[in-house]
Amino acid sequence: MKVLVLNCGSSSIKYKLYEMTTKQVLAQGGIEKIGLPGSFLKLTLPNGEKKIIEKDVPEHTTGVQFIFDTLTSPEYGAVKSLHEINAVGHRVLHGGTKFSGSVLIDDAVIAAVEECCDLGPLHNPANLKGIYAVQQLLPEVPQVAVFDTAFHQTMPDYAYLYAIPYRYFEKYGIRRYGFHGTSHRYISKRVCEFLGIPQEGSRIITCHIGNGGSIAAVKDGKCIDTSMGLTPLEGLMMGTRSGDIDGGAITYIMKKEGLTPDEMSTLLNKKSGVLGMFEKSSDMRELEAAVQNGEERAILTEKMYFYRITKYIGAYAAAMNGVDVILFTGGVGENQSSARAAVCKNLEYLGVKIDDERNKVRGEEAIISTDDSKVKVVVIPTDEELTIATDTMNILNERN
Ligand SMILES: Nc1ncnc2c1ncn2[C@@H]1O[C@H](COP(=O)(O)OP(=O)(O)O)[C@@H](O)[C@H]1O
Ligand SMILES: CC(=O)OP(=O)(O)O
Ligand SMILES: [Mg+2]
Repeated sequence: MKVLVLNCGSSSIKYKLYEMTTKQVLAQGGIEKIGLPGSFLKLTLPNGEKKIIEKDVPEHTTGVQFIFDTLTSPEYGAVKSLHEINAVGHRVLHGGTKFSGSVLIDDAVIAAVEECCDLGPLHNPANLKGIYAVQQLLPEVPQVAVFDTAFHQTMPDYAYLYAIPYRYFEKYGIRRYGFHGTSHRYISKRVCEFLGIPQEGSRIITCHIGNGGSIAAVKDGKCIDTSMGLTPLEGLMMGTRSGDIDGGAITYIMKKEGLTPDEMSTLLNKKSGVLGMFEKSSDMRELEAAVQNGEERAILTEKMYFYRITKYIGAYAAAMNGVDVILFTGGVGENQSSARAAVCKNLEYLGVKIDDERNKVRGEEAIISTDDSKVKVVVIPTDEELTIATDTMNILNERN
């Protein structure tokens, strides 16, 4: 069975085509700058080489068509005909409270995803555009939606509610939902297989630290708390997002600078975090290089970034009355050993001991704590796309 995974963002579409019997990636790439000047498709060839094809991509249907053309092109094609694709799985950001698992897309699901557009205004409309584009171009092919919010639906009410007038929860669904759920679900299960422990009875803190970042407390295989909230803005300091901030600071800045809600949202989502503090870049590799150069602002930025992660780990250890496993994933979590070491430095009181030699690992499954560490600290590379493809295959198999 061949499954195409699409992750449609507001100005990008990432894709991966899998042969599910072997879990082999047949093709992968992404379009960037949709609707902007200079749009292009970047694909990774089977030998790892990257290729850029420039093309004007004004909107998502053209983008999906461009991906289909590339998948079947004589030069870079992975399939002879699009009919070889058995199903398409989509990453959908916000499923509200309607979805606690992945679903086959039909009109009712589309209507429910549309209803969640208010809650995920930056992502859900783009996710829907991707679904419509496939409906239009490959009408016979079944599509599956895999929600970022689904895994977090097991959070108890006292963890997901905000302490604002209750009627806003009832009227607008204002509550914490959590994101990166596909990643937290995959890594929290995978780490138990890797360590040979049952999910039942385990207390795991999963740290997904990429450009966007979130942490989850996973007890008995179920999420009981996570750092992102109504939108993917709450919680950790991220590449361009502020993470936790006093609501009072938000209203103060809006008044002082005369900002509209949309302008304030852009400031907090796109101009804050590492970018806002460091100013030169939102990328952790560039921040790390500047730290190595001794740049003061970079050093401060990095301290803030690591400190927030440590604080959340402490909070979630308290939420679960202890922790057995701390897990790092995402671009930073998988690759940056200095980040893992810094975050764990103040966790000695929990019995965390990092083995510096083991911590040199990059992008592969490994235990990085010492043998006598009370808490196992582990790196597990996440694979959101393969998880989406697997859900898609399972749903199709159930249907047949
Ligand atoms: N080898 C590396 N060392 C340190 N940081 C890295 C490395 N590779 C990627 N990163 C960082 O990971 C982040 C991107 O993570 P990723 O999980 O790909 O993000 P997203 O999926 O949210 O776009 C960037 O800040 C990048 O600098
Ligand atoms: C929810 C979120 O932050 O997603 P990403 O990491 O892909 O930006
Ligand atoms: Mg990501």
